Amino acid sequence: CSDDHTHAARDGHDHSHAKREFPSTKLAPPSRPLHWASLNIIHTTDSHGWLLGHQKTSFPEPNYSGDFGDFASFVTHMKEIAVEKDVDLLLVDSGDLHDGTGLSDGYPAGGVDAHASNEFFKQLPYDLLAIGNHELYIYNNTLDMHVSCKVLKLFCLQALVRYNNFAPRFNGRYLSSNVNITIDGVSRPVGDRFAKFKTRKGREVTALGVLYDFTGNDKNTTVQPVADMVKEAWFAEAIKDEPDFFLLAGHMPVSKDNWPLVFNAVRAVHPLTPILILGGHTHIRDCLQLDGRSMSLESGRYMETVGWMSAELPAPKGHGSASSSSKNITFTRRYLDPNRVTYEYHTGRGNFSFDTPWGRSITKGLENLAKVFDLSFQFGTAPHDFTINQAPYPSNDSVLSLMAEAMPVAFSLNNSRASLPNIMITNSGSLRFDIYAGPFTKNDQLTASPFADSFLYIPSVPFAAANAVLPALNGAGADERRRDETVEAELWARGYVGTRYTEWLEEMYRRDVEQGGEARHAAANLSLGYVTTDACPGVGDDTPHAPLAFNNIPDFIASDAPAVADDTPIDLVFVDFIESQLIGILNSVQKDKTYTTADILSYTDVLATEVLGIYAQQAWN
Ligand SMILES: Nc1ccn([C@@H]2O[C@H](COP(=O)(O)O)[C@@H](O)[C@H]2O)c(=O)n1
Repeated sequence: CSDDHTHAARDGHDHSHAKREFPSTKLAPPSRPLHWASLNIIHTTDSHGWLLGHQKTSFPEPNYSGDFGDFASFVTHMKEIAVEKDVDLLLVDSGDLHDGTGLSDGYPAGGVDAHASNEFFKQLPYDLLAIGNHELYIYNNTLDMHVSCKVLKLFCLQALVRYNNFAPRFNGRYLSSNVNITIDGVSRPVGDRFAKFKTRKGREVTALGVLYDFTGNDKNTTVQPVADMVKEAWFAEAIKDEPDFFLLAGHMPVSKDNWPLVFNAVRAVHPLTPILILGGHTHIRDCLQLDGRSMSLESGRYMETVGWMSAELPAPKGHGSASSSSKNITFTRRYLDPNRVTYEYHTGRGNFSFDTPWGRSITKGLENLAKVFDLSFQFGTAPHDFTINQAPYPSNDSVLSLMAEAMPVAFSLNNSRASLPNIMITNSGSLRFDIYAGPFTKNDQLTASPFADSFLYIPSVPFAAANAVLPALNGAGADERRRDETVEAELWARGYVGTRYTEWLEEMYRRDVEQGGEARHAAANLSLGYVTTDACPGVGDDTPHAPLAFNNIPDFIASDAPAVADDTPIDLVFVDFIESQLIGILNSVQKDKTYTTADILSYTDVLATEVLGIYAQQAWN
């Protein structure tokens, strides 16, 4: 029933779901069926707590409206199809489960970030998972992901009750090849370093879970540089025997990063063994092939993409295969929009036959969690959409401008310093999602600004110096040059990854404009969404779209500067996440004083997560 495939509403059997039966918006179905091969992979990455799907009705949001219950039903049906076709199907995740929505970050005081939302992740039959940098910003979050009783022994009982929850569920398949946690003075992998297992069809797999060279991790966690990891004895031992294929999952972008180090280390020992790489971190859809017997796939962010990879691998060793073949392997990849229309199309199901009891129970559980966390609490009504990249900055429609306006309002509450002149600076990367017109809820607040960062200040900074900090941070000095490469590399290592994502958005928009976009979209009836060009052959995006408008944004933003003389002492207020860069920059824009951390004080108890809500209560009611 074709109509059954073009609406994302549910069948309505369970009326308690009615509120969530969004969107009534019509969604275009995928352009063509997936290509199945002897080995197939469903890939998620950078989900950041987006397990209830995207709930707004303006495009592109409906494209991503499937929730994790829908995804669970999809996985169940796809596993059944794999059995019918008698092929392998693996489910892989590349990390960053924390920081992003009310489900992950809206927990009550005393809780652990993403602990509750990860309970749902644990219900999915993942074959392999890798740790992300967002699992490492806060020690307790890392601990919450930690390793099994096999390793912990004495700590185990306490850990089982309090923390020991994530890695053990996946029984050796939650990998942190180069990431350790220190407990009671002992440093040990957060998950496991590597895994060896057999697929349903008997293929032998050697798997790794690698994190890029991240340096913003909390104390008592360590990230070993990838270049050092590949020199480790355990690494050599792990890759020594030839499997049917290597499965390299990791929170590391497939382009312009260190996958070649891992790939080359494996290739040095196994010149022909298939290598399948599932990356993440830059939030983009991307694919490349490091050689003809390998493919690397990255599957976006925020459950806006479910990745698909297929590889026509020979039969498992010992089944008469020619595993030493040097011919290129036939690979395909596809970027799926996670919604019920997509899921039903690829599983051959309709609204009446798609939901599994298990999928429904996950949806119900997520909705209950949203209630427990009071995520629909309304701070006010957003008068119009505020976007990160669709609107210019500064402008009335920019989330960044909104934050710059909201900080002074939110921080003036019960603050004796509020009457003194100030400049307030934050990183634009802390703003993670657009705000849509209509009710502005606790969930919307946390999707827009999910990091519980605090605000600090340095008192009595001469205005001229304080006012020079923002342009210097943004690298737009007198000569208009970008920041030098050292600063850029440091920012990248600390997790400033926004540039790659915005470059990707910019490129798809620019390409489209060059091709005379608008008329084409109208003729093809395209809705807004991602338009991917990558380095792999064949069709990438599962559903064709027209790209969103794009505007460049700075890496750092600030409240309006006060109208005071250059030598007026003012408060230089800034988010704690940028403390080290800010001090460095402040010392570079003036030489009268060398500022140190001793000059820094706490400015307010209001956290970055709370700013927009406080503002909305005052300005949008
Ligand atoms: N406490 C924090 C932690 C991170 N950020 C921002 O997140 C960005 C990294 O996130 P990815 O999902 O891309 O790994 C980083 O650019 C920071 O801007 C933050 O603001 N506060």
